[in-house]
Amino acid sequence: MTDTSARGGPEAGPAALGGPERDATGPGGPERGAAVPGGGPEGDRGDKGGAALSVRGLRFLLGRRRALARLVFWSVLETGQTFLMGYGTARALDEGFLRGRADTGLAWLAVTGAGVLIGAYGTARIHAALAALVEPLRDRLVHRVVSRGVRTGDPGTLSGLTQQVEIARDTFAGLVMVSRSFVFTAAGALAGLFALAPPLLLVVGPPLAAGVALFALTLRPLARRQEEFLVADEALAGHLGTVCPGLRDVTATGAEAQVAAGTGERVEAELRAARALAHWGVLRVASLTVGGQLPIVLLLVTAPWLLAHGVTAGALVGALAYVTQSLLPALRNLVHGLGTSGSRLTVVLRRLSRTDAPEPRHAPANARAQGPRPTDDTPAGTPPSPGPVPHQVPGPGSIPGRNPAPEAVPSRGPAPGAAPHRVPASEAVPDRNPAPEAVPSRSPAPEAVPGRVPAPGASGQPAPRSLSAAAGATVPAVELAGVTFAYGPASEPVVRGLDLTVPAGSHLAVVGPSGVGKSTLTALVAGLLTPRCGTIRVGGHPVPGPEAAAGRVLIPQEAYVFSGTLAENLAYLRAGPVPEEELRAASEAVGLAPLADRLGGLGARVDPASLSAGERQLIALTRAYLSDAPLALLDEATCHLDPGTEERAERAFARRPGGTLVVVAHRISSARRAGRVLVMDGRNSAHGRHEELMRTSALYRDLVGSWAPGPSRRRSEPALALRDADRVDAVAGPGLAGDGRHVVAHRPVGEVQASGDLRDGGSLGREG
Ligand SMILES: Nc1ncnc2c1ncn2[C@@H]1O[C@H](COP(=O)(O)OP(=O)(O)OP(=O)(O)O)[C@@H](O)[C@H]1O
Repeated sequence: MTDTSARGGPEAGPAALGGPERDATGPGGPERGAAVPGGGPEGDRGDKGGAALSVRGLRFLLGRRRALARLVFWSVLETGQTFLMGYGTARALDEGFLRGRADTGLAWLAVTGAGVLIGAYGTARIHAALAALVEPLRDRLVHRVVSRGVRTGDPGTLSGLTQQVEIARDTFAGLVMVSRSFVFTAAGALAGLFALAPPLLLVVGPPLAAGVALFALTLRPLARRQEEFLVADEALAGHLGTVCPGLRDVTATGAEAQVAAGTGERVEAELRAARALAHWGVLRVASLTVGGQLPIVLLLVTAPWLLAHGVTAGALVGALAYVTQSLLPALRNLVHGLGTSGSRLTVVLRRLSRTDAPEPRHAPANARAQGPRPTDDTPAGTPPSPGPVPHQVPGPGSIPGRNPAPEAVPSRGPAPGAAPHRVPASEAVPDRNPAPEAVPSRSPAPEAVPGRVPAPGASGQPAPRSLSAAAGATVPAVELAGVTFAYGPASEPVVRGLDLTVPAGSHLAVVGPSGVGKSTLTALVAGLLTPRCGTIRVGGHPVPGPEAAAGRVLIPQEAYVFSGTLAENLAYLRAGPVPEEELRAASEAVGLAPLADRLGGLGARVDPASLSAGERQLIALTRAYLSDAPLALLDEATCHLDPGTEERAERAFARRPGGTLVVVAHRISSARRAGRVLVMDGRNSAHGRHEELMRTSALYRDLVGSWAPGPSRRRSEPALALRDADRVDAVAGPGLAGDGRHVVAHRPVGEVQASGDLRDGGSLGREG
């Protein structure tokens, strides 16, 4: 839970301090809305809340008079120690050492030392008395928090809140100690100054009073600034905790600019809060200077006048001892302790009070307009974190047993920090994604305005909206020139000197044996990895770079679905609101519609853990389909779909006007659908049409055969090979591949049935 604000009713804290719950102001009462940065009416309500907190705190203290009396009693011993510190020193000088009576001087020093010992005993007893005051507060808070935890049945929240109770107790104890110490130390020192020589009070008293008054004046604004800073700090920490685990996917989905903007806002907010705090902090330092250091200067400056008015040298030294050894440290502790711990206690108490009025557990359907969207690493059912996070991208691995963490998926893209050539998202994309309108559309269908759904086509199929190509029709969607990449400086390159051009609007299938580097290639094109040498361009823009990032969407094998509505999941990669008809049309096109109906429509909430891997892939595919990126990189993103659903999804991507599709294929049918196929084989990668490669690439023939189930065989040793046959219409069933003139079977076939009808990229034929 990202708990960053101090909103909500403060009743738990004050009520806990002030007595029974009936004292509490109900939710929505005037005390709600404390600590809202920027002040205003909310801030005023926060002030009222703070006042109520003080009143109830006072009531709490008055209800524990015996503990207070014990505290006062033992504190008086501390006062005595302070008194003796200056007074004993003065007497030791005036009556002892300055008169040549060392024994008298030593006796006074011994008295002073005894005072220290007695004071130390008093301090020890103070801690026991303090427990009697603080523990009831803790018990009361724990009782309230646990009662609510039991009612709401949320153990996670409960554990977080009990931790905050401990913070409240410690902070409260610290506050009591600091304030008490200042009051009794000041009393001892002032009494000592008066006893030594009343004129000393005239010199020390006024600046001390002025310093304390200045501090008192800064207390409330400073506490509010401190609170705002804490809130901003926690907001940033919470945001980074969400974003950092998903950096790979932030880059993969081209959301660097949005995430960077969201993070930047939080950094700026924290900077503003820190500046405001620093400005008020200057006044705090001033109060310390006036109250604690100015008296020292005044004592020195007025020394001749004081000595002329009957103040002895010993009294002067005693006064300096009071100021430097007692008043200044006590004031410093008060200023730092009360300022910091006081606001922390206020924040914690208000936060504890929020359990009475839990935030809605789910974001509304139009969560985009209302702020941040939940992310994949947000536990199911967790409300979105507060603050504007326009484009958070799902982080991996959040759904136990469903969405595996990246490091759990071998040979996908590298885990964050694992890849030596990884591009930090912040470096990769400094700017926001360019607006789609800013670049010329490759398929300027008049009705196909980016972000709007055109009328369904005549075929009855929903016509996809037109995507903007990055730099016009003549610019290839992807260009690789001499690209070499290795995962480590001493490692063998996975990709060697690869040249590849993927024309805009085309469909490329990437195939190759396991571990040959297919995912690595998609990661390179997506800008997740940086080549050792060579250049990569997407839509004419260099990779990595903001324009290139905006121009592609990478859908990995692990599909990320977050707990939110289906509509929120689908519209996630779009910069603005997506009309419902467009969501429906995309669902229909990709093949999600039946699942959407089963789930209860676009507004239905999605529970990622209850979806199958294939269902999650369908959602992720539709989300990518709806994105503005012209280039879709599908890295085995359909591996959990049945062949029919896979075909429908791939064809939908291939039909996106202006869209280019690169698919890491895991089925022959997928490769057959593509206009071009890249066969990766280390140095000897081949690129061409399916039929061409069937003739020229033994590896491709082998792969095509191995995609079919059957008994093991030696590589490149087909069970049946008809080459340049006069007429072979039937191309392939499982275990068969070929075209009109070439058929290769990789397992024994009984009979090849001739037919001219090719379905599903060559699925016709007799299964042997
Ligand atoms: N983060 C990494 N660090 C080091 N080596 C890696 C990393 N990711 C992948 N590799 C290695 O790079 C090679 C290519 O991996 P890649 O995942 O690109 O292959 P692939 O062709 O996609 O495999 P598959 O078809 O099994 O998914 C493999 O040898 C793999 O072990």
